[in-house]
Amino acid sequence: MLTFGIKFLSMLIIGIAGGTGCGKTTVVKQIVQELPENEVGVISQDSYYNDLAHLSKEERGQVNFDHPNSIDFDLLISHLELLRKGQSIEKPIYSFVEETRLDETITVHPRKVIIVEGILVLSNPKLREMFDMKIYVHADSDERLIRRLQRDIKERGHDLEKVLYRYQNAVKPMHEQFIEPSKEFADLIIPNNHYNTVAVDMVRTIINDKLQ
Ligand SMILES: Nc1ncnc2c1ncn2[C@@H]1O[C@H](COP(=O)(O)OP(=O)(O)O)[C@@H](O)[C@H]1O
Ligand SMILES: O=c1ccn([C@@H]2O[C@H](COP(=O)(O)O)[C@@H](O)[C@H]2O)c(=O)[nH]1
Repeated sequence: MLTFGIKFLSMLIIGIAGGTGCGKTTVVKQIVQELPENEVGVISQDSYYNDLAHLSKEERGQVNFDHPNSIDFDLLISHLELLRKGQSIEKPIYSFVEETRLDETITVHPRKVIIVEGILVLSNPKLREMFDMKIYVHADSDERLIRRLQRDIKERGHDLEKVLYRYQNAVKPMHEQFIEPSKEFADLIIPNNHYNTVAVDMVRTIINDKLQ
C-alpha cells in the first residue's frame, strides 16, 4: 500500500499553495477529476477574503489582496475544524468582479479528503498545522504574470493597467515576503511551468489510497 509516510486521520486535509497564476486551481481540478465527488471536497482560500461590503468599490480597489490580513483565516480554520468533527459548513462566496463577498453561501459537507488551496495557505502557522500533506506549486514569475494577465482580463473584469499596477505594488512584494518563503514548509513541490501530469497522478494515488 502506498502511504508516503502520511499518518491518516479520520479526514485527510491537503494544503496546496503557490503564487498567483502558478496553476493551483488547475492542478486541483486535474487531481479531483477522476475521484468520487462525494468523497473529496475543495475549499479555496479565495472564498475567505474579508467581507468588504462596508467599503465603496473604489475603496475596495485599494485593498492589498495579497497580504495575509486580507484573509479571514479564523473563519477558514474554524470551518475546517467543524468539517473534521463531521459537521457541515456554510462556505462564503467571493466575487472577484465585485471584489467582495456575496450574500449567498454554499453548504459544504464533510468529506474523507479536503483540499485547501490558495496563495497563502502555507503562510499561516495554525492553518498549516491542520494539513496532513503540504504541497507547493511552482511556476516562474514571468509565466505566472502572463497567465495572470490573461485570466484577470478575461475572467475577473480587470484591464491591463490595473493588473500591472497591482502586480508591481502588491502581488510581487507580497509574493516575495509571504508566499515564496512558505515553500520551505512543503512536503512536495510541483514544478508547473508545463502541465505536470506525473505529479497530479502521484497526488491522486495518495488520495485514492485514503479512499480505499
Ligand atoms: N501548466 C500550465 N501551463 C499553461 N497554462 C496553465 C498551466 N496551469 C494553469 N494554466 C493557466 O493559467 C491560468 C492560471 O491558472 P490557475 O489554475 O487559475 O492558477 P492559480 O489558481 O494558481 O492562480 C489559467 O488560465 C490556467 O488555465
Ligand atoms: O478581489 C480580489 C481578490 C483577490 N485578487 C487577487 O487574487 C489573487 C489570488 O488568487 P489566485 O487564484 O491564486 O491567483 C491574489 O494575487 C489577489 O491579488 C484580486 O485580484 N481581486
